[in-house]
Amino acid sequence: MESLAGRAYLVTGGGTGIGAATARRLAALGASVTVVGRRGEPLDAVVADVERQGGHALAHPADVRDPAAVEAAADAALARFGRLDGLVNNAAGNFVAPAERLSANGWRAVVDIVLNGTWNCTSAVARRMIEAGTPGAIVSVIATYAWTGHPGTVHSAAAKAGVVAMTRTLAVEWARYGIRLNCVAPGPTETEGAGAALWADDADRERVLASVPLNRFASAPEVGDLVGLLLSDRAGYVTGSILTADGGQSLGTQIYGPPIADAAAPTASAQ
Ligand SMILES: CCCCC/C=C/C(=O)SCCNC(=O)CCNC(=O)[C@H](O)C(C)(C)COP(=O)(O)OP(=O)(O)OC[C@H]1O[C@@H](n2cnc3c(N)ncnc32)[C@H](O)[C@@H]1OP(=O)(O)O
Ligand SMILES: NC(=O)C1=CN([C@@H]2O[C@H](COP(=O)(O)OP(=O)(O)OC[C@H]3O[C@@H](n4cnc5c(N)ncnc54)[C@H](OP(=O)(O)O)[C@@H]3O)[C@@H](O)[C@H]2O)C=CC1
Repeated sequence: MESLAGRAYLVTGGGTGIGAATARRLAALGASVTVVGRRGEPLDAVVADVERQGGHALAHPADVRDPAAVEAAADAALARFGRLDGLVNNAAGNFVAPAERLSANGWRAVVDIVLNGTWNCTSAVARRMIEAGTPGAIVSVIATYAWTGHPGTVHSAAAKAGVVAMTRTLAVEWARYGIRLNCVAPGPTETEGAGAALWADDADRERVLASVPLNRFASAPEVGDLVGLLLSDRAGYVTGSILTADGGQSLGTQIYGPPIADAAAPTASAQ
């Protein structure tokens, strides 16, 4: 199993869903974690949880859209743990809206969080790592619609595609500093945020499920495991890559096989 003992990471959106599961996973692997998000309460709950397990964590409320707030979060992480070995860009905003009815402000809100927020955090953390001469890794949580597209979420799809381009560009540019950058692209994952934003009723849930060949949602901890793997030295030769964990969803619909949501089909388990 990979170890992150003695390392320190910043995790955005670390108070809920995939971010909270990732923070717990990194702490379980021995890392210190600074969790960032707008609301203090969920961050405090994750810190309490990590500390109960004997780990080290810090809550730092900040909006990733605000470069000064992000700089302060990176400074707080360094001051508390004495080092920064990387970052998980997980914070996101999303909602379903037909593109022709999406307001300028709605576009801006999502693109600012997902693309500009990712840049603000990547830049703040990487500059400190470069200055300290610390190699490390950055993982951004994206979505497969960064390359497939996805009607109804043009803001998020465009922003996640920008994160992929940022990742690939910086993977080459910062390789000389020993900084690796990769993405994880989860498929539909059972979280409160995504449930509220994307599959609020049973019919939508069923439609999403029917699009996944493995016929289940991902769990937040199994996505967190993959983030931990990409941060670890086991992935030391992996950079500029996307690790897709979507139950086969992005491979598209089949024409000749049985329906994916066939009631007789066994449901794949999470293990
Ligand atoms: C199929 C599987 C693949 C799934 C891949 C990806 C999944 C995810 O990304 S899940 C993550 C879901 N989590 C969240 O979205 C949590 C955080 N969300 C938010 O903070 C809000 O939803 C936010 C994105 C809207 C941002 O909040 P805030 O900055 O406070 O923005 P406002 O509430 O002021 O709204 C700004 C702007 O956006 C318009 N808007 C908001 N919701 C909707 C909506 N449902 N439909 C249409 N428009 C919406 C809002 O009206 C504002 O615009 P104006 O009215 O023009 O000012
Ligand atoms: N769940 C899914 O099906 C999928 C999710 N993803 C991606 O996984 C990641 C996590 O999503 P998920 O866990 O499902 O959803 P959540 O809604 O639980 O996570 C989003 C997190 O981002 C934080 N956040 C939102 N806006 C900001 C901001 N401006 N500044 C700082 N933090 C912010 C939220 O905290 P707060 O509101 O307190 O700021 C929250 O903790 C996202 O990048 C998402 O796009 C990708 C594919 C599928």
